[in-house]
Amino acid sequence: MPAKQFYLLGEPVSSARNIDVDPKSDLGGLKDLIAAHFAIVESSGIDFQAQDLHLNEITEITSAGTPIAITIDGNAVRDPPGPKGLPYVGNFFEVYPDHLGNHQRLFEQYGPIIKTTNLGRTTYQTNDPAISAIVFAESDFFTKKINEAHPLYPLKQPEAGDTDTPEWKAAHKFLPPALGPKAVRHYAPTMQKTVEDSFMVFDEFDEQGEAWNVYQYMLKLGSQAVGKLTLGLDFQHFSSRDAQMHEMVHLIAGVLSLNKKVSSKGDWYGKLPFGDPKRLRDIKARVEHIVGETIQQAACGGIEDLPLQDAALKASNMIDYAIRATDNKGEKLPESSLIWALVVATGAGFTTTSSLLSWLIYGLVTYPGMQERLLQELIDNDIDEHTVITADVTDRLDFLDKYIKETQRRHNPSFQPGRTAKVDLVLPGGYKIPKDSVILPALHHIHNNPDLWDNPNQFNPDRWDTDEVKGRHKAAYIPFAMGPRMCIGFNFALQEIKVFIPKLIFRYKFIREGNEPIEYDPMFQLIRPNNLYVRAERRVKWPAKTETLATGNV
Ligand code: HEM
Repeated sequence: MPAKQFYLLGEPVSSARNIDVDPKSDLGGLKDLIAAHFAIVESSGIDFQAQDLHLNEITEITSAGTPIAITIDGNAVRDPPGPKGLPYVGNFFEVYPDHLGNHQRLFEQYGPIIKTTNLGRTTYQTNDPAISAIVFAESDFFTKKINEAHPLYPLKQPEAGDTDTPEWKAAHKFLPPALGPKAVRHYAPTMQKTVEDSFMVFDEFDEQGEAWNVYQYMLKLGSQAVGKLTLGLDFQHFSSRDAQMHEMVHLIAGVLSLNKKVSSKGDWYGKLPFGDPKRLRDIKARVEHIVGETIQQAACGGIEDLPLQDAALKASNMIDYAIRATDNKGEKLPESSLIWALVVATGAGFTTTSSLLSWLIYGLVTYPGMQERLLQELIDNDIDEHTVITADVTDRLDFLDKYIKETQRRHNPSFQPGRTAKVDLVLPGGYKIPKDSVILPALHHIHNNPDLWDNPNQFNPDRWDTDEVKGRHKAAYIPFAMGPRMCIGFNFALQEIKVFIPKLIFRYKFIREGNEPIEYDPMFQLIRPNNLYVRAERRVKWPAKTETLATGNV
C-alpha cells in the first residue's frame, strides 16, 4: 500500500504524517481513515488538495507528488475566533455583566463558534445545532468531565459528576426511572396540592391590593414541589405570606450564586482559603449534611424492596424510592451516591423550575393576548377550579404546550451546559478545540439564532405549528440539553408547570406592577427575572366556552 503524506491545511507542511492509502478503497473510506488519524469529528466535510488542485479520486491522491492538504468544509483549520482581550482580565468586561446580549453580539460578529477568556478562564461557545449535537453525544471526542474549565467545577463532588465514574454510572441507573414519564404522572396530585396550598397567600395579597415579587414566590412554590419530590420534606412555604424560606433553599441558592461567581474567574480564585470560594465549600458541606440526615430518618421506617420500575410508581418521594429500589442483581444505590444524587436533583430541580415559572408569568403580563388564550383553552376543555389536573387533562392543552415551548425558547433558565474535549480535535468548519477545553452549547443563542428561527425576537407560540419549526434540526431547541447527560428531571418539570399554570390562571388574572426594564442576574447560574412584580387578582368572571359562543352566533 503506498504511504502518502497528509497534513491539515492551516498547519505547517512539516506536520504531515505518513498514512497508507489502499488504492482499492473508496474516497469515503479514505476520509474515515484520515478523520481517525487527525481527530476530525465529521469525516464527510473532509476534502483533499495538492498544489492548489482539488483531489477528488483515489487515483489522484495515490499519484500526488507532494504532501496532501486536508480541508474541512472547504476551510483550513483554525482556532475559533473571538475578541482580543485586555491583559489579565481578558474579555471579562466585554462579556459581563450582560453576558446574554454580549455573546449574541459576538456570535453575530465572529460566527458559530466563539472563544473568550475571562480572568484566565478560556471558554468556547457555539450557537450551531449541528456542533451542539456532536458536543452532547458522549463520544470519543466529548464527555461531561467537570474539569477546572467547566462552569460546574466549583460545585463538583470529588467522587462523582464525570460520566466515567462508577458513582455517576450507579446514580444514572437508579435515578432516571424515578423521573420517567410514568413515574412522574403519579406525582400529579401532590403537585396540585402544592399549588392549591399557595392560594391562601396569593388571595391575601389580592385582598390587600398588594403586588409580590414573582421570582421570590415562584421560588417558594417551585422549591416546595421539588422538596416534596426529592426529599419528602414539606418546606411550609405557604403557611403564611411571610413564611420563611427553608434553610435548604437559601443554601442551594447560595451555592448557585457563589458557583457562578467563582467559576467565571480563573482556577486560582476557586482555591482561595477565604471569601466566596470558602463560603461555597462551607455551604456545600451543610447541604450534604441536611440531605444525609433526611435519608437517615427516612431509612428508619419499615420498607419493602422493589424492582426499579415498581419502586418508581409506588414511591412517595425520591428518598423513599432510592431506599426501596433494587436492581436485577439485588443491589441498591450506595448511600454515598445517594446523597450526591439527591443534592444534585434538589439543586438542579428547584431554581430551574422556579425561574421557568417566573418567565411564564412574565409572558402573561408582557405578551398581549397570552393570558386570555390560555384561560380560554381551559374553559374550552371544561377545566375549572374543581378539576383534578392529571397528565391526561394537560395532554389536551395544546396552546399551553406551545406557550411553554416558546417561553423556554426565549427565556430558558439554563444557558450554559458544558462538555469537555477528550482529545485535540477538529470540529466541522475546521475549528480546532484543544484537549480538556470546555465547549458550551449556548442554549439561549441557539434558541435565538436567526439562521434557525424566523424573527427570533418575536414571542409567537403559534410558530410551533409551522412546518419550519416542526422540521427543525434536532438540536435547534434543547432547553434541557440533549444526549446521555441531559436533564433527568424534565418530565417532572414540565408536568409540574402544566399543573401549576392552569390552576393559577383559572383563579387569578395577573397584572404587571411597575414598568421598569426587567433585569436578570448575570452572576447567577440560571437566567431569572429579578425585579418582576405582579398583582394576582382573583377572578370573578370567566369567559364563555368557545363552542357556546359559536352556536350563539349562528
Ligand atoms: C425548567 C426546569 C429545568 C430545566 C430548564 C433544566 C435544565 C437542565 C439542563 C440544561 C441540564 C444539563 C446541564 C449540563 O449538562 O451541564 C440539566 C441537568 C440536570 N437536571 Fe435539569 N432542568 C430542569 C428541571 C429539573 C428538575 C425538576 C430536576 C430534578 C427533579 C432536574 C434534575 C437534573 C439533573 C439531576 C441533571 C444532571 C444530569 C446529568 O448530569 O447527567 N432538572 N437540567
